[in-house]
Amino acid sequence: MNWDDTAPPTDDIDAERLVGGSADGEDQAVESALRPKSLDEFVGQERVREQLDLVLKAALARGGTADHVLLSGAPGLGKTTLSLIIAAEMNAPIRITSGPAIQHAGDLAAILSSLQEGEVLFLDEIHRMSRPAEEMLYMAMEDFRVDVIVGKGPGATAIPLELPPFTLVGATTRAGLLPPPLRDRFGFTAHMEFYDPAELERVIHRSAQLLDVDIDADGAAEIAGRSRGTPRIANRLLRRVRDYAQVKLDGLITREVAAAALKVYEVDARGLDRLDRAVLQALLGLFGGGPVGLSTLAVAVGEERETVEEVAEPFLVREGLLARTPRGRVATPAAWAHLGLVPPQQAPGASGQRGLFGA
Ligand SMILES: Nc1ncnc2c1ncn2[C@@H]1O[C@H](COP(=O)(O)OP(=O)(O)OP(=O)(O)O)[C@@H](O)[C@H]1O
Repeated sequence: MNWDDTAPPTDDIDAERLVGGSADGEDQAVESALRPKSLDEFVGQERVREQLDLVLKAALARGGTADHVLLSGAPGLGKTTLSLIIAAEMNAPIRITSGPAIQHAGDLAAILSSLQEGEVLFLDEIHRMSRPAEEMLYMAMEDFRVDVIVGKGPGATAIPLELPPFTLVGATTRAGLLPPPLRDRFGFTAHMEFYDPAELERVIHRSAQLLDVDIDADGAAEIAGRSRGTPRIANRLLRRVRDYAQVKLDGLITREVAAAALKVYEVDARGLDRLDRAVLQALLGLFGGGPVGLSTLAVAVGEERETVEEVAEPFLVREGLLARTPRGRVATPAAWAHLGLVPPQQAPGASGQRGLFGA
């Protein structure tokens, strides 16, 4: 059996997790109700908001369309929300599509040619567009024109098609994968950072109000601390805690209620879930803190290599719990502390013994 053939896409696994950044079905259903509708309502990302505010206000004052905008950052940080806000602030309609939906240049030509003047085109996962579509986009962004190729082979002719001015908002989780000619055609590029706990508390209070949920300041802080810097996760944890409070208690979410509810869902005080903890437990319990190779670690937790590498590790690395070194994965002292374990001491004078953190 080919190991890799059986691996489910890591995006799917991420969306199934309570602390995954990607949107699951329920998120998609409730997210539009929770989205801030203006830059003023958008929590955090101060620098991006301030710069974007200038770009949009200047375009409005000129009576033109705004420059193309590229938003990069991890899933769930608010890229789609910002694109809707850009359209709202510009009083412009918005068309939403994604890179994987545009596999042929013709798909893109059809969308571009039906845009209205000033319309915002939101292209999610722009790094996953096909190459011919990408090349068509270069000209569309720069000259508001595309060449539609009619026919095949030596008889093929390019028919130029004028486009109305529009604003492209591209979103990507992998800015590094964008070819430079595409990146350079954006007039404004914003990198979205993870949110700090105070900002997430504001997101949670705002969402609680919209969902008509009673929560106190400590309850919001408890959820914020477990939300991995991501508003989508904060909103999702809030909904799960709300369910618990409704079923088991009188409804008010306090710190104790939030902690008890998230214990049921196996999201710990730092936002790690079962998969994250399994990786750490294997690393510490079976391999003395490492270094250990990724494949070995994956077998030890009964997961695919890709799942450990792409789903669990980024957060563990970001939290300073795990380090990727040339010799393999290594637990940091914080990992031992988080699991309440004491790192084994290197035996005095034991030459040749592997150092725990020295790789
Ligand atoms: N700054 C913010 N203030 C308040 N809520 C936010 C903010 N950013 C995101 N959210 C909320 O988080 C959820 C996810 O946001 P959004 O869909 O915009 O993320 P995204 O970056 O586009 O994710 P993906 O990369 O998966 O498409 C939405 O419900 C939105 O309301």
